[in-house]
Amino acid sequence: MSKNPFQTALTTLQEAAKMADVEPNAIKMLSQPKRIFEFTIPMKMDNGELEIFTAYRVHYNDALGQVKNGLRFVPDLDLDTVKALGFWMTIKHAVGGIPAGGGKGGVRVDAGKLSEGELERLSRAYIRKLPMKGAWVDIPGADIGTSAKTMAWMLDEYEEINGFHSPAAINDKPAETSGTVGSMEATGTGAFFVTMEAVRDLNIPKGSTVAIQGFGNVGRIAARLLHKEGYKVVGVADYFGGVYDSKGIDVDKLEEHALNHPNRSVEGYAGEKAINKEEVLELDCDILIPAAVQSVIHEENADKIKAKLIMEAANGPVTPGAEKMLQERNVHIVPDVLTNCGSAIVCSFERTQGLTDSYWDIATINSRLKEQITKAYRETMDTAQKKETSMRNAAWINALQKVSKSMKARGWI
Ligand SMILES: NC(=O)c1ccc[n+]([C@@H]2O[C@H](COP(=O)([O-])OP(=O)(O)OC[C@H]3O[C@@H](n4cnc5c(N)ncnc54)[C@H](O)[C@@H]3O)[C@@H](O)[C@H]2O)c1
Repeated sequence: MSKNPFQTALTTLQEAAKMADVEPNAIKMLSQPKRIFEFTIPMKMDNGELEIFTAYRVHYNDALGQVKNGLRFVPDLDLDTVKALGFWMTIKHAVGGIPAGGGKGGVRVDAGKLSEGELERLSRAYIRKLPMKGAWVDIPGADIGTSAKTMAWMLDEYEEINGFHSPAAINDKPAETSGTVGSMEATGTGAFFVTMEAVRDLNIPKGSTVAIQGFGNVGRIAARLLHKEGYKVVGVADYFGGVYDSKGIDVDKLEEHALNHPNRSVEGYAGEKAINKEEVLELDCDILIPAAVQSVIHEENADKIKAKLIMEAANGPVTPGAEKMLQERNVHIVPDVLTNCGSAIVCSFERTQGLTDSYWDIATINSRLKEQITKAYRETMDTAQKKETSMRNAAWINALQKVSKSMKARGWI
């Protein structure tokens, strides 16, 4: 398979199109982005030298609503990556029942090497130079290399340009600057709600065992909620190391340990035995949650996976070859576009709060997140059962049908 991320996305689209029964023109439209912006940002650095940065924004498809999603400030950003990510967001929004299209963008820059002042000037310049933006067109949010801080600068710049407040124009702002509470926890919380649905369908009772790879924003929150719900977290590992305990790990204590570790790692936590990031995947457990990086479950380790249920909290943790092997053993996989769409859902709540100037408490955020992500799970499961196919295929079928119906109604196809 091509290493070009956009070619990979198109291959996936062609495969999904075969099952989804949507008309060829829908696939033709979805094979190209609606708009691409590529521009340069010349900027005087602190040392007086002029640097010229390349910036992108892709509005991949906006049939379901204004585009939204992240900006990456990373040194290896290229247009094909941005196009591919915009495409994935189009699908994820459709799966999550989010009234938004898919967008992505960023700047080719090593954000870690910028001074605070340079980062602020670059963030503000990006928004100044972006041709189309705003709550009803395109809402940029944070991604790798950007954060709540950069998004607050962008919001401020946008409001200065326009001369009025517009809190719904930028996502992932700090809660105190008309952002939303719960955005940092949204993906882990959403993954927990989806897991609760899956365990009910598969009759995996409380007290069953869980292994988690990755203990960052997503894995840590999922571990905390599953532990609180009465599931036994027996193994956790991250990049630096991990721990196994057949009696169950006290996740509160593990969080405290990680907080005090120089790399925020679970490495060195006292349990039955130390394990590494590969061993955690092969533990004897009922539920496995890969919540770190892509392609960790592949053809070389798929036959060693013992879990009955894999919740894809990370993006693309199971390779297609491994998925085939796991399906033959009836291992149930809940795909990434569904399991980790919680942050996309809460981002859309952030926009709604900004548009209505009414800000919700965490209980409201979580109850609406639960309602929406559970509905997305049920829709996916219904399609999987009706079409006798996997949850991944079902999620794609539903997404392609939603987007193509809207394109049809709009007269695009
Ligand atoms: N944060 C979100 O809202 C969000 C939304 C959708 C998808 N995701 C995906 O979820 C995954 C985790 O995101 P996060 O926000 O928790 O990231 P994070 O940076 O907060 O944490 C990543 C964790 O994974 C571990 N890790 C890194 N490389 C590893 C490796 N090779 N093997 C094992 N462990 C490794 C790190 O040590 C850390 O514990 C990523 O794939 C991300 O793309 C995150």
